Amino acid sequence: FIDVVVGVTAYIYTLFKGDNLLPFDPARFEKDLNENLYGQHIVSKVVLKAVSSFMTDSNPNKPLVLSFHGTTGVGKNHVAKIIARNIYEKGDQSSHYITFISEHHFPHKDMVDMYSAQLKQWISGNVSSFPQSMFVFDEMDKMNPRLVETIKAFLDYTARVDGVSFRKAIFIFLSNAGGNVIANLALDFWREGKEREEIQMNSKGMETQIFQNIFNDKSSGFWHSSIIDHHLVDHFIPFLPLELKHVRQCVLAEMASLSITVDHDLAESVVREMPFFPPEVTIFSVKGCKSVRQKLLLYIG
Ligand SMILES: Nc1ncnc2c1ncn2[C@@H]1O[C@H](COP(=O)(O)OP(=O)(O)OP(=O)(O)O)[C@@H](O)[C@H]1O
Repeated sequence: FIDVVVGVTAYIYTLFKGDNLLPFDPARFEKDLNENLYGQHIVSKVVLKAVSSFMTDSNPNKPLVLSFHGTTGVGKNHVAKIIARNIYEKGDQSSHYITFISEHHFPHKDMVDMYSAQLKQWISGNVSSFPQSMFVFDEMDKMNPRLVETIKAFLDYTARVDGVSFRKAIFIFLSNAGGNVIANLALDFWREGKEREEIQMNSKGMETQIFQNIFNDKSSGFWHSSIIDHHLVDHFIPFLPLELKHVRQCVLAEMASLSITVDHDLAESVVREMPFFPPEVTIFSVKGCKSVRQKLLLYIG
């Protein structure tokens, strides 16, 4: 009954608030990624292809399931929002774009049964009223294995739970798992004098390395689950560590979004405040573009 109430409420909300799908335009999506995502050529390519083919398929056989991996501040949440603004009229403000953060939404181990029931109801209710709902699970590696199993029920090819079909839904998992493997690989390429753009999904067995790294992490709930065994994730997507020039682009983008006149000297000062690694050569940003906005605000405040 609660599912129906959630469903009907969401449907009425959609009708009145104009919270609907945008007509999907692969060219617009590509342009958005090219202009607003810095230094992530693998991500751009895989996400563009995966989301475009899914959104233009009138009858997908399973939900789209993507798993984003990388160290902090390299654009995982940012890409989820870019996807949302190309799918929904209201972008990441849409009621169909639903984010869960493990340690925020499911903090207590002894309440896992209740969380599991709520999560199930929440996903079913939303998808039954709006099949193209998008669910983003942040800190997926910190998720309780029981909750991962709950999510798993929705990802399968059978794609029907309690009479609701989930084939048009999108699930995105975000985690830092595998981030160090990816960062070390980028560092190896740099040390060998190779171009960043030469790094590909299969470079030095990257996908396998990420996979092993997250699979061997005994503390990670996600990777003990059968999501991996059942091949329910369509793509594991590596986010590379960002270089100084990418952080500079982030600062300039923040200036534009704050409507500040572009000031390259100021941008340089902000970039130089950020920590880089390895310490002797300062090539990659430790925190990606995270807290760039706050640093900029300190300068102009
Ligand atoms: N590759 C990028 N291109 C453009 N902007 C970026 C990129 N990476 C990060 N940013 C900017 O930095 C902010 C923080 O990044 P984001 O929240 O996406 O990081 P994250 O990878 O999800 O980090 P965490 O693992 O800590 O959650 C974004 O809102 C965006 O403005």
